[in-house]
Amino acid sequence: MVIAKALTIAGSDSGGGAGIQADLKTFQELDAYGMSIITAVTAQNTLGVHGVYPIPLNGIVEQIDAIGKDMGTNALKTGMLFSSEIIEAVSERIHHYQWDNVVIDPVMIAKGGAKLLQDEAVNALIDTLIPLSTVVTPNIPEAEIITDRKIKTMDDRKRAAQDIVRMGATSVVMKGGHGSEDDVVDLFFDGETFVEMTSPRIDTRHTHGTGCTFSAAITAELAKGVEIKQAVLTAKDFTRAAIETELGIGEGHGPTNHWAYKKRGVKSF
Ligand SMILES: Nc1ncnc2c1ncn2[C@@H]1O[C@H](COP(=O)(O)OP(=O)(O)O)[C@@H](O)[C@H]1O
Ligand SMILES: Cc1ncc(COP(=O)(O)OP(=O)(O)O)c(N)n1
Repeated sequence: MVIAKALTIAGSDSGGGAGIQADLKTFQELDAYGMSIITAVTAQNTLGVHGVYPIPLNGIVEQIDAIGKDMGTNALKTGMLFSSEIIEAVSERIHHYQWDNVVIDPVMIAKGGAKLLQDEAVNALIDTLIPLSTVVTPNIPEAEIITDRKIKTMDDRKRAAQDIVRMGATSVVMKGGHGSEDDVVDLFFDGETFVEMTSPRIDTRHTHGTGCTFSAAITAELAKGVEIKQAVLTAKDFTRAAIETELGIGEGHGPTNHWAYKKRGVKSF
């Protein structure tokens, strides 16, 4: 049996809806072998982020080397990286091990408003990590910060996606969850062609961790050898299934249902 190995380099969410926990659940459901490098621990639940505790840099590098020197990976994603020091060390190690299939989820602010990336770290993200990426998966507010553009229209989204490819990304998916239109449009751009991936907006407050789940699903598919556009379509389908089915956990923005995609049977998007 060929094992598809998938690695997440991200923060821990004690509530299990986002971060490392969402990533590993997604890898498992999509039949990839999950491995994790923890960059920070958050005290978090459905009501918000109550504390952020970055892991010392040498502890992060040791975790990466533990994987790099022995197990390797077929694909990886980054999530919460918190500081420019962490971004620079992670970028250097990805380069050192010549890992490809690199999914960069430029996590900046949790839905409740807590900062998961320091302001001064955006330049390090642009200079060191984006050039290593197979795909970058910003939501609209993150794309605005990365490109220093206001994004209102679909044309604005397209211009911002082009900017991110010019920064060195191979491709971009700009997620459309942050909006109020009847449909959610995730815009994929591979440097040549734009694809608008459209689905009905689900009316729910339980969308905690959707971005992490989406980027983890892309990573699992890339690890299995699926090409990038199909990996993104499957990730959208996986995330939509997870949002559609209420788990009813917690008093605030609850986690999505990572079991849903397999339970309902795989349906092509
Ligand atoms: N209410 C919703 N209905 C349907 N799909 C959604 C909804 N909210 C988010 N999504 C999907 O979840 C994925 C993650 O998007 P988004 O929530 O924008 O990311 P983030 O969590 O990084 O802000 C995308 O595929 C997006 O289309
Ligand atoms: C530890 C950790 N990492 C990332 C996030 C952000 O996750 P995201 O998928 O963008 O979902 P929301 O938090 O915005 O609902 C997080 N919260 N915690």
